[in-house]
Amino acid sequence: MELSRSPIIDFSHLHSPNPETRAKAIDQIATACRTFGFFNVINHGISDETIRDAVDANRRFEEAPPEVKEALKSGDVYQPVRFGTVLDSRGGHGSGCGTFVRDFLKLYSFPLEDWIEFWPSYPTDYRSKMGKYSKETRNLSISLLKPMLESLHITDPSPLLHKVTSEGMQMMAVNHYHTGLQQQLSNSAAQIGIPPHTDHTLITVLLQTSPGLHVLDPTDGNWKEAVAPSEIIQGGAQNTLQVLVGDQLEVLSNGRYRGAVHRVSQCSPDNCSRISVASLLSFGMDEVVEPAAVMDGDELLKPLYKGRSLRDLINHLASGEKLPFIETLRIMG
Ligand SMILES: O=C(O)CCC(=O)C(=O)O
Ligand SMILES: [Fe+2]
Repeated sequence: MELSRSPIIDFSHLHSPNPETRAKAIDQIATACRTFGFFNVINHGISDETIRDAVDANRRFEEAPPEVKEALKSGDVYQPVRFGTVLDSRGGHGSGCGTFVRDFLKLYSFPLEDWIEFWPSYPTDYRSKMGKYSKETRNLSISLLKPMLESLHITDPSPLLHKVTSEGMQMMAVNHYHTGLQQQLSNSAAQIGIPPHTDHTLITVLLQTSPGLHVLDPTDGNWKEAVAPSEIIQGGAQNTLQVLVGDQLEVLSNGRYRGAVHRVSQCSPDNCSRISVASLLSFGMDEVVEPAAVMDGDELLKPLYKGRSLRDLINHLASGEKLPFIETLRIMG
């Protein structure tokens, strides 16, 4: 089943000289973020070639000699660059939980020059191809964040944006779902995929080599295919990217935008092997993220979330705690 009214945002409208076109695009973004925490983006300015190169670099990395992958292997969540086959059983987001397996490559990517030397050196053009994609998706994320903050009527968004652009974290997370994983599994109950979760980001820009991303539709509580192929063809897009609201934006918006609960639970013969590249934009590691000041008439809206940093989240994950991090932040009543 496809997401009802799967939202498609034409990024070029945000730069339209016509203020009405721009205002309408911002309104569409705000509606999508409030309703699903998710939208597709077309005409985003990232060329087909850059996208093809990013996919190609990761496809070839899959075929890297075992020692290349071995050198990057780590189960330590604090490592800035690591590769591994992950058994993931995060729970707490309603139906569809269980144990899921995937190959995973995490790359810290901002400032790029600080991290790129730790990235895979196989294939030889991995760093240049993924470096380009990483920079362009970071710019896209920031360009999307601006109208998002604008539509939230945050009292003073400039310092927030400055913090993100100067000190914000960016990570690339490459996921590879393939049938080879099934053979490695001693846990036969595990499925290929990623369990229901929200991202811990401000926003995530996602590239998929084939459909597979499911989003929980809050309007009826059912899982839906995030990308409605029929609508994307109508949009005339070549390389549609997906944008997900993460926990930090949910907190910053005091719950007016919702973090998208999403999963990948299929690896059918025709979509295996599937690769996704998530470009994850967050505040800096030690920045305490809390609801931004918003006036309701003369009064400040009451904060509904506790302030926490990305480091707090990583400590939460490392502790083995199964409760989703966002649920530890919500202030009840
Ligand atoms: O593979 C996908 O489409 C989703 C990946 C994802 O949710 C993530 O990396 O956080
Ligand atoms: Fe995700």
